[in-house]
Amino acid sequence: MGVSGSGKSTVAQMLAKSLGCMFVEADDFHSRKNKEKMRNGVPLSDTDRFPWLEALRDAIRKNINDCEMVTLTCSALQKKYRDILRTADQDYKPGNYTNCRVKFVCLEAPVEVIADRMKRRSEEGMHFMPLSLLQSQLDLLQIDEAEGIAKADATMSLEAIVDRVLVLLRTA
Ligand SMILES: Nc1ncnc2c1ncn2[C@@H]1O[C@H](COP(=O)(O)OP(=O)(O)O)[C@@H](O)[C@H]1O
Ligand SMILES: O=C(O)[C@H](O)[C@@H](O)[C@H](O)[C@H](O)COP(=O)(O)O
Repeated sequence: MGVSGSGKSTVAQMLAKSLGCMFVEADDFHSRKNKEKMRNGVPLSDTDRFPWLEALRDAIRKNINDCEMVTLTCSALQKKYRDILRTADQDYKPGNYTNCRVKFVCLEAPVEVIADRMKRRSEEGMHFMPLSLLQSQLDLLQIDEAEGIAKADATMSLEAIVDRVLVLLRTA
């Protein structure tokens, strides 16, 4: 999890390779309408987000039910969004974060680093998310202490981040 440009897709793909598991890219689950909205610089509303998050939850659940690991990218900026993803684990009891099989790692970097990455990515025509939406992402990002979400320094090399996430997941 983390704001756009923090490195979720790149890290989660490498992590999946390292764990030998499937990788699910949340951007692939957006409707055309959602992507068009973001491309036009309009942040999604919760009405836009909920069906997307439910589809992601179902994708995670399918893997959990098959006893498979999966890495998934999702900004998951607010607790209410993460709570939807947590229910992929059908044994999850609300608030019992420690036992939930859905684990989050938040990628964190200074705003200038993220802005630079987003700018480069959209200039290369690689992504629908414009730099103008970064502030709305930062405004939404909120983590409750009680969730115990692990955080990783996203300014490190990609290899160092993946190693760090593997350690964090072992103790999560
Ligand atoms: N640790 C890193 N060091 C250098 N560049 C990175 C790092 N993480 C991501 N990037 C680059 O930043 C851009 C955004 O990364 P991406 O994985 O698409 O982020 P997100 O999925 O969070 O939006 C990409 O061009 C990616 O190559
Ligand atoms: O990787 C990214 O750049 C972001 O994750 C982005 O693609 C994501 O789909 C949006 O952030 C929409 O979701 P929110 O508005 O809920 O962050």
